[in-house]
Order: sequence, then C-alpha cells, then structure tokens
Amino acid sequence: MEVEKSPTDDVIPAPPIMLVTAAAMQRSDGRWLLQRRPANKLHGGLWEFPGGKVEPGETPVGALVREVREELGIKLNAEQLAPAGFATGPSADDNHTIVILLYSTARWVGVPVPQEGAAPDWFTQPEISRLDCPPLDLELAGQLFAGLPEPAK
Ligand SMILES: Nc1nc2c([nH]c(=O)n2[C@H]2C[C@H](O)[C@@H](COP(=O)(O)OP(=O)(O)OP(=O)(O)O)O2)c(=O)[nH]1
Repeated sequence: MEVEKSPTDDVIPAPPIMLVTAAAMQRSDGRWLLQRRPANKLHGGLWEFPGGKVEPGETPVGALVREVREELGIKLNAEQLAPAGFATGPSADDNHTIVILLYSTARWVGVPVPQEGAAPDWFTQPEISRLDCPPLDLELAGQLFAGLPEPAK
C-alpha cells in the first residue's frame, strides 16, 4: 500500500550546518565560566560558553580542547568532558544552521586567562539566567541545569 505523503514530509531547505562545540566549566565553588564575546564579532557583547567551530578533520571534543586552549590558555582533559546538551538554530547572520554541542567539565589544567579579547567571568546558575546570552545558550543552560547525562563511554 502506498503511504500518502504529507506536505511536512518534504525536505525544508536550510543553510549549511555549522558544527560548534562549547564547554560548561564548573569551578570548585560551583560557579560556571562564561565569556563575553568581543564587540566586533557576531553576537558581540553577549555572554556565551567558551568554544568554537569544529574544523574539518577534528572531532567535536578535539575542537573544544583546541578552542579552549586558544581562548583561555588552559588544557581541558578530553576524558573528563561529559555531554551536557545540544541546541540548533539559525546563525545570527542567517548564513548557517548552527548545531552546538555542550560538554561539561570540572577538570582542567591552568588558570583561565583571556587570549583573544573575550572577557571571562564566573557565575552562579541564577546569575546565568539573568545574563544577556545568544538564544541557543539559553537553551543549552536550561539543559545543563536540568541534569547532566552520564559521560559518553
Ligand atoms: N563559542 C560559542 N559559540 C556560540 C555559542 N552560542 C552560539 O550561538 N554560538 C555561535 C556564535 C558563532 O556563530 C558560532 C561559533 O563561532 P565562534 O566565532 O565562537 O567560532 P570560532 O572561534 O571557531 O570562529 P572564528 O572567530 O575563529 O571565526 O556559534 C557559545 O556558547 N559558544
């Protein structure tokens, strides 16, 4: 029997996917690190989790370790990154469909010092809910605080 096709079955054209990874880093006092994007970038002035685009040939975790080293001068431990949420939506310039993967961790080596103009700071959960964040980060924070899933094996 032929299954009837509904209009919503059609592929909806979307701009190309941009895969982004981000880190929810929790300090021993329970605060989380967010950084303010430089004014000259998309989402300038908004608070976001450190991270960036996954480049060809990288795994999401590999890209995250690289980005956090470049942005904050610290070394994340790939084995200590637990999936904490994901979100997807249009980029601020509408040229891409962002898929952003959030990983949480409480382990790193070094003290975060901004290397690329972003301003990091440490926040409690209620403080984060009042920050000016990109829309996808509000979703990510909601998932993060709803409960952390088990680390991937
Ligand atoms: N890093 C990061 N990017 C985010 C978050 N939320 C969110 O919507 N984005 C968007 C902003 C950008 O469109 C994209 C990531 O770009 P990016 O500018 O941080 O990545 P990058 O460091 O690799 O880029 P580039 O400046 O070297 O070109 O994802 C977030 O929490 N962290």
